[in-house]
Amino acid sequence: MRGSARILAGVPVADAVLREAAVRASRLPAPPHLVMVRLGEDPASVSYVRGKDRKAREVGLTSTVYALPEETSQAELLDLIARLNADEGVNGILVQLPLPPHVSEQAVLHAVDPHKDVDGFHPLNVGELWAGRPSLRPCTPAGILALLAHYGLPVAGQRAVIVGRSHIVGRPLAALLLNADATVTLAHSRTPNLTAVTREADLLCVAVGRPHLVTPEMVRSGATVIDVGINRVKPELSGKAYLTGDVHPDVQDVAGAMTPVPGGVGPLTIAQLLVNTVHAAEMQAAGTVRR
Ligand SMILES: NC(=O)C1=CN([C@@H]2O[C@H](COP(=O)(O)OP(=O)(O)OC[C@H]3O[C@@H](n4cnc5c(N)ncnc54)[C@H](OP(=O)(O)O)[C@@H]3O)[C@@H](O)[C@H]2O)C=CC1
Ligand SMILES: Nc1nc(=O)c2c([nH]1)NC[C@@H]1CN(c3ccc(C(=O)N[C@@H](CCC(=O)O)C(=O)O)cc3)C=[N+]21
Repeated sequence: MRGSARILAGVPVADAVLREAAVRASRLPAPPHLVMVRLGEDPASVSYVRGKDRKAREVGLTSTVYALPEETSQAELLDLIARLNADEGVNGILVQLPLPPHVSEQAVLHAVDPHKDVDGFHPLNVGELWAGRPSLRPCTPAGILALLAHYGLPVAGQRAVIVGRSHIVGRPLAALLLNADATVTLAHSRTPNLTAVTREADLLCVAVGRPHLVTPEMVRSGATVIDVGINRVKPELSGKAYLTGDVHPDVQDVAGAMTPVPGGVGPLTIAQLLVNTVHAAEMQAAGTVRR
């Protein structure tokens, strides 16, 4: 039998988070409305947006997907966002990343009304997050905190190491863990002697996008390991493509607790997106948002 690590399954936690979101949604005058926009037909983006759309409906939200052609111009996209911003029937807006190269990610993330920014990617929300008073928290990092809380794993006082410094995972996760009183290190591709750094971690979070980058000797015995990576791997000889994380399965032999892939952080990302949509709708209904 492999490993002694406790497996931190995401699906039951996501279900609990979603039940609460459904109750809150039902108390609002109208179902919260999430609008998702994607450009092109990248299979991963198509599948993620479909998953979010399906969950949103399950929970009793209204969900609209704009599947626009890859060649949609930046001006056309910004025009759509402006209309969604102005539409009082829209509570949350998500533009699926990555965007095609002819569209500036920064321009798009800037354009979304910060009060409808359910990804938490607008610079105003990023600033509030780093100032320690987040409102709409980025979904994957917030999902990771929900997972840790659900399993009773401590954050305050822990030495947390995050591998990966992206704007959608690593950086906002660092901010949330810091806000929760962890001592945080952010490692990346230019970090020398990564193993020495990761071995320091009580809480090791990996968001790189390289299958099995983290091996057992990089992990302190008993550490909690959060595997954010989602890699689609095609076996060389034969067989079907499958999903695997950034953490080698043998890490289960040394870690105290570890998230699976799939079925770990991913479902929580979706759940938190819907929580954010409900939260945005609540703020808009309460008139705490003046536009
Ligand atoms: N489960 C979920 O809900 C989600 C999963 N993901 C998955 O998480 C993974 C990461 O995504 P994302 O954050 O967008 O990734 P990005 O590609 O934007 O960033 C990757 C980061 O990893 C760093 N890196 C790359 N190679 C190494 C290395 N050898 N050693 C140390 N650091 C390295 C890069 O460093 P540098 O900055 O120096 O280039 C960069 O900071 C992907 O597999 C993605 O699919 C993403 C979002 C949500
Ligand atoms: N504006 C924007 N917001 C995002 O939040 C965003 C984005 N763009 N671009 C891409 C990344 C990636 N991401 C995931 C969401 C769900 C799963 C998920 O549900 N994963 C399942 C498996 C899914 C499968 O089978 O493919 C699991 O881990 O169990 C994964 C990854 C959100 N992202």
